[in-house]
Amino acid sequence: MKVLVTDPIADAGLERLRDAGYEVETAYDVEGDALLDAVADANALVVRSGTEVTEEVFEAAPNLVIVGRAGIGVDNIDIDAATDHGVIVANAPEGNVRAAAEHTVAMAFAAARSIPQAHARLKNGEWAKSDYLGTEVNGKTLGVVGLGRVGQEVAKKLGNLGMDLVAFDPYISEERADQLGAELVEFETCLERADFLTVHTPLTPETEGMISTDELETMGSGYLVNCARGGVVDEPALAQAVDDGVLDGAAVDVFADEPVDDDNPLLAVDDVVVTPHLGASTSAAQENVATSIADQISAAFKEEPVMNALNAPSVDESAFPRIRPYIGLAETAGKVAAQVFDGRISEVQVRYEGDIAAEDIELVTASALKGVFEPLEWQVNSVNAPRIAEERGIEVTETKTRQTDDFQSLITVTVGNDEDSLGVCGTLFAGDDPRIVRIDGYRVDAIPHGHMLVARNYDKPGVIGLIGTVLGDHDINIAGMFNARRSTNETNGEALTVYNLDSAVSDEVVAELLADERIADVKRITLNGDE
Ligand SMILES: NC(=O)c1ccc[n+]([C@@H]2O[C@H](COP(=O)([O-])OP(=O)(O)OC[C@H]3O[C@@H](n4cnc5c(N)ncnc54)[C@H](O)[C@@H]3O)[C@@H](O)[C@H]2O)c1
Ligand SMILES: O=C(O)[C@H](O)COP(=O)(O)O
Repeated sequence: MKVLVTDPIADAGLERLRDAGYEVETAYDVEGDALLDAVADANALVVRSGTEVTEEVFEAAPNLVIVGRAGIGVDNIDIDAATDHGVIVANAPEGNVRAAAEHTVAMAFAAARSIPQAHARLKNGEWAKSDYLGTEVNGKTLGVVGLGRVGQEVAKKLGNLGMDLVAFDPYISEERADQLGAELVEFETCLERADFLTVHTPLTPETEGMISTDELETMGSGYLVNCARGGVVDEPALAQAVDDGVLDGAAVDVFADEPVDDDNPLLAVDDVVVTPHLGASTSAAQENVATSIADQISAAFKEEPVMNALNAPSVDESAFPRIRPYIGLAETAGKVAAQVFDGRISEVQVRYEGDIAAEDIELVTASALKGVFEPLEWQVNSVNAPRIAEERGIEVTETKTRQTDDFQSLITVTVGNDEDSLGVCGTLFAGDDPRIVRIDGYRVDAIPHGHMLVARNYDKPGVIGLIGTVLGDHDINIAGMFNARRSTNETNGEALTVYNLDSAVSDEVVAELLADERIADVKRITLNGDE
């Protein structure tokens, strides 16, 4: 497996990937065609904020399994395109929170005490003591826009330094804000009351430009700190507001276009303190995020849950061992159902009975959908299967019951449309040995593996012999067989026979079987060897 790393990450992360046996290629700062070339044979891509991961990148990388963001912000990654291409996007949302919060506090002080400006002048031989009269944070109000991980950490730190806290975050609970001693307020109130306003939202269509001329005028005075994302604060408007004295100063670590151009208006205003996106740049933070991403890449390669996947069903690590065998079982049941069903599939129902019904089954359902869609030759995996269902108007339902008659756990995948449907039930014997135990209501006991044949035949003497002879004539060995009547007492009715075969069945064999009027239908099923 090859991991391409296009932004610098800590050695600890690179080493962890190499120790896991992966080929690691670093190609820092590649862009355009060079990036498309570099990613062509990559199975994983590791980025920070410096690489734009666009739809084109996914198109150029047919073997890509995961994009790992060694950090928090994923606004540089087209997650929709990733999902369409079945690629997991995962970030490291915790490893640099403290670093980002500390940098925010440092930037607030830098602006309030004009540290960089005074520093530069002193280095230049000027003792400009009387030019600087700073502002204390103690007793002032901090307004936090976006009270998530970093916002909360900043609130704690500056709260401990004597600031009153107000916050605007429509998605956070009053309880959480209370615990931090912060008052949740409306956006406008937050702007009005803040002496220091600090921004900690992601960049989204909703937050882009959320602080511009009007909002800065509502603040009226004080300091604005943006260590979240460029684009949330309108840069020309902020530069103007500080230059005009509407604000006392600002501190900015992140910019709409990075690296910034020389003519960025924020660079021209003396009371705007700037750093080149350094919030996460501590050795501890970099080690944390790089090793977290390395671990998640390993998990993705091993088809284990990816802890911080943003576009794939995730499973609690402790629950995964219980769910793992059902993932393959659901996929198999889905594959069998899709291959035995005649007709267009517009509905998929996944029913969980018994112990499995108590688990978090989001990933299992995604695998069932993968199984249903794969025989239709759609490019599918459990990342994009739910999206494919949605886009194609296929209704997906999940039902659960803890009760089950015969099995400890049973998964039924039913595919159908308005007119017809067909269900396939699977279970695990001895905890991990998969069995198909019902097909379209017939009780069977089939080992789902390799090449299979499902025949519907009239329950008449000689039919099974005939099928055996035709297969034998074509040199197809029968590895196993199970014959079932719809009801045990019914004679001369319809029966269903499942064959495990050592090789594939050709069209010619199917035609030969169907030529006998006692055989109503024959379906070929192909499963992977390991199912
Ligand atoms: N400068 C750096 O180097 C650096 C380092 C780390 C994080 N960051 C950035 O900081 C930001 C916050 O990171 P985080 O880990 O705290 O993220 P988070 O997801 O934990 O928190 C973001 C918060 O913003 C809130 N939010 C979303 N939309 C909002 C809106 N319209 N108005 C108000 N609040 C809104 C969310 O509810 C959430 O509570 C991200 O943009 C991240 O990329 C920058
Ligand atoms: O979102 C983040 O994690 C920070 O902005 C850090 O970005 P970086 O990894 O490019 O420094």
